[in-house]
Parts: sequence; C-alpha cells; structure tokens
Amino acid sequence: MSHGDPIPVLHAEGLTKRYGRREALSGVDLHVPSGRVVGLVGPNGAGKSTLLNLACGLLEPTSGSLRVLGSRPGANAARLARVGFVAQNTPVYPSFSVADHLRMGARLNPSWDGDLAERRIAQVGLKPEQKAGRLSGGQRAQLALTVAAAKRPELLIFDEPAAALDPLARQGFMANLMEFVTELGAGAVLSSHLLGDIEQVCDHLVVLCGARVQVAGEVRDLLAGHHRLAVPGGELGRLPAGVEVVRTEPRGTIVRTDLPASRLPFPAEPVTLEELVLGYMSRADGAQAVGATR
Ligand SMILES: Nc1ncnc2c1ncn2[C@@H]1O[C@H](COP(=O)(O)OP(=O)(O)OP(=O)(O)O)[C@@H](O)[C@H]1O
Repeated sequence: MSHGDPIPVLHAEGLTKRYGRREALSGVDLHVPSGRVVGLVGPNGAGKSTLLNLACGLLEPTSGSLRVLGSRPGANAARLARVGFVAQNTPVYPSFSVADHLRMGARLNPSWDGDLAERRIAQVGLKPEQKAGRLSGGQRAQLALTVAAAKRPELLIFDEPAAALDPLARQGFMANLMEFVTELGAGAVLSSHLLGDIEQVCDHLVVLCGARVQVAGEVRDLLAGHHRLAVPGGELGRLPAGVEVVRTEPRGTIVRTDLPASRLPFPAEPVTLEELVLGYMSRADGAQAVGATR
C-alpha cells in the first residue's frame, strides 16, 4: 500500500484461527480497499463466521494479524463503536420491545443516531411497543439492522443477514442495507450463501473454502478475468502461459487470465458470478478430497 492510500476495510496477513486442533482459518492473506461492499462466500464450515467474528473483535487470532479500518479489531471501546455487527440469525432480546432496543442502543453508544433509528423503524412498519420475541424473522432482521446502523458505524458487518427471510422480505432487507450503507457512507462486509444477493449489492468478492481464501477481488475485474473455454479433449497443454485452469467441467474449462478473450486459442464465453464461485468451491473441494486420500 503506498503512502496516502485510503485506509483499507480489511487487511489480513497470515491470519490463522484454531479451535483446539481444528484450523478454521489457515494463513489467510487478504486486502480489501476502502469503501467497498464485500461479499464473503463459501461452503458450510469454510471459516466465514470465524473471519467476521475476528473482524468485530469477538475472537482473537491464534496467529497472524488482522486490521479492520486500519486498527486491531476491538482494541478499545472507540474501535468497537466504528463497527456495527449483525450476527447470524439476527439475535434480539425476546422480552424487550422495539423501543427498549432503541433505548438500550442509545445508552450503549455515544454516537447513537436516535432520529435515524426511529425513522427507519417507522419506515419498515415496526411499532415501538412490539415485543422483539413476537416479531417475524424479517422484522427481527430489520430491527437488528436498524440497531447496528444507528451506531453510525464506519463499517457494517453481517453474518448471513437474510438467510431466514422469504424472497420478498430479503429483497426489502437488502435494499434497506444498501440505503444504510449509502446514508452512513459506510463500508460493509456480508457473508451469504445467496449468490444472487451478493451479485446485487457487492462490488468486492472473497471466496473462502477450507479455511483459505481461494480468490478475492473486485467483482467487475473477476468477471472480466475469467472465461469458459471450449478446449478439445487432451489440448489443455496448448493454453498459453498466464492462463490458470480453475475447473474443467462438461460445459467447458473455467480459466483465469489477464489476456483478452481474443488472444485465447479456444472459443471463450463469459462466466457468471455463480459459475465463478462454484468453480473455485469445487476446485477446493476436489483438492481437499485428494488431500484426504493421501
Ligand atoms: N467455537 C467453535 N469451537 C470449535 N470449532 C468451531 C467453533 N466455531 C467454528 N468451529 C469450526 O471451525 C470451522 C469454521 O466454522 P465457521 O462457523 O467459521 O464456518 P462458516 O463458513 O461460517 O460456516 P456456515 O456457512 O455453516 O455458517 C468449522 O469446521 C467449525 O466446525
């Protein structure tokens, strides 16, 4: 990073987290530039929640380093206030009302924006006197999102925020999330299994599998740098230097390269974000299966 660059959202070097003997993150290097909406995808058990919990200071690395907005996460209360976190299943306090949640937020957060909180609660149709335990999954998610955003954080972190929501509620939730990001001028990191959501809102992608980052970068650059090639049987060896095979499938070979499609020796088609992610996920899965038989 050159001097004077804006502070990156995330910067990890050799980041490792073990739970006992299980390595949930294994020497992760990652650099996400400032002001991005980052999608974190990967299969179950990939290490996504672990990375997000480290990023908001709920866990400490076993080794290596992680900086969030330029600082060690959770180093002190001021650092914690810069990050808003919505954990998996959007937890709320069931016996507290919506208004209680806002009062508690105001008590705990010096930069609490009460106007923003009340305006958003009304906009999404929540009543202050409703008990959180009686809200639907979608309403609970909206409450948790409002509480996280009213802290006016510089970064919002969401662990599978919309997993339990029906498609319509999910669409509304994702739209609200983006409105907050714009209104707060904040960055955001969200993990999701729903690639459609990621495609809709994220401009940076991180694919995590088997405790390692498989690929990361700006969505636009990743899509431009991957192609599906129709390679005739046995001719993979004709690929020029600088073309990396991600995955060979019946429909073609997914490759990564900086070369333009016109310079490739076989007919090339663009790939979708879903094909790209699945390509890396199945490659990592295959590598693990091979490793396991050794
Ligand atoms: N508290 C814990 N104690 C022991 N092992 C854990 C703990 N939390 C996570 N793990 C293990 O670490 C690995 C990564 O888990 P993590 O929850 O970070 O994955 P994930 O990508 O968020 O998965 P999912 O998509 O299912 O939520 C898994 O093998 C999991 O079993």
